[in-house]
Amino acid sequence: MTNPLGLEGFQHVYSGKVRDLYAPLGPDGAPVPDRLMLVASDRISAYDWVLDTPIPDKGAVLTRLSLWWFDQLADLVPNHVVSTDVPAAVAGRAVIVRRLEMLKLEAIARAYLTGGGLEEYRAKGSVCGVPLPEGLEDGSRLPEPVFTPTTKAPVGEHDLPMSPAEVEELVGADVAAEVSRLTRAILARGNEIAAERGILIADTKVEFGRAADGSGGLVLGDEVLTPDSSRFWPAAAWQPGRSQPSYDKQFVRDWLTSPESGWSRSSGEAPPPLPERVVEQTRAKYVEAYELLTGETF
Ligand SMILES: Nc1ncnc(-c2cnn(Cc3cccc(F)c3)c2)c1Cl
Repeated sequence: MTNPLGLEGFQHVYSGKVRDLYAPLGPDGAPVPDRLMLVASDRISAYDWVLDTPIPDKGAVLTRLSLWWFDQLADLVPNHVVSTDVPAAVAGRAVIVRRLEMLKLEAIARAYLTGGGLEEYRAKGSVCGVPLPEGLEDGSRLPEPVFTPTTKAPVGEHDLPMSPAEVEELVGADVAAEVSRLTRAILARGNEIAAERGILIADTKVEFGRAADGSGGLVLGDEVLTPDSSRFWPAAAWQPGRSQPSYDKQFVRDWLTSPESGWSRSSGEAPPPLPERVVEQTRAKYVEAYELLTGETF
């Protein structure tokens, strides 16, 4: 794939649904060994589709939010952030990071039960081998965050739940315990801060790596506590026993499932472009979440 953004001095490494990864090139034209650039696009995904219509400033808002969280969490865990000195084409929505050897697992913690975790609970009364109290419903708050890791499935396949034993087999008992402790602590800290500001973070996915030279401990990579890596719910609308509205994606979901869109999920067809008002409403929710959480003006 050629360099989609035409970023001089960077080699395109990988494109996710809504983010892209680049390797900075050194003066000799070879990739700088221990650096990467993470670029957040304005793309939005819904119902497992990447929509045609971008949400202006989404990439910039989520990048600034993630950087703010890394700072809030710096006493808990070191992170991979190096600088925001990036090319003009991606200014404000890209970060230069230390290249890590990423653990091959999605470190997920849940403070509220929903989605895949709820399905597993309904089937087994537990999630990822952790027994939970009886009588929990969709959206129930858990007594404390639960670590529910999954595999990092290849593109197009589904991530699979991992038992504690499988995590230990993959990374060893000590690292497994540390990943669990840190992931739960990150979500707990996130909810301490967010709940005061009207946002519930139901669950979150973080990624850890180790420095390439093997020195030091775990480093928090990727993005942290954004509405793309986590479920954000408006606290005022929280009502266990039903599906909770999404803080940021509800306008998109409601329009796509309304008769006005002319689309149906079961059709297997790509969703139609979003109307301007839905784009604007969604942009406003990202800006609102950022400003509520950080106290800063976007
Ligand atoms: N510091 C790091 N060192 C090595 N690898 C990574 C890494 C690889 N993949 N991802 C997920 C991802 C982040 C952004 C854009 C994408 F397309 C994919 C993160 C990181 Cl963050």
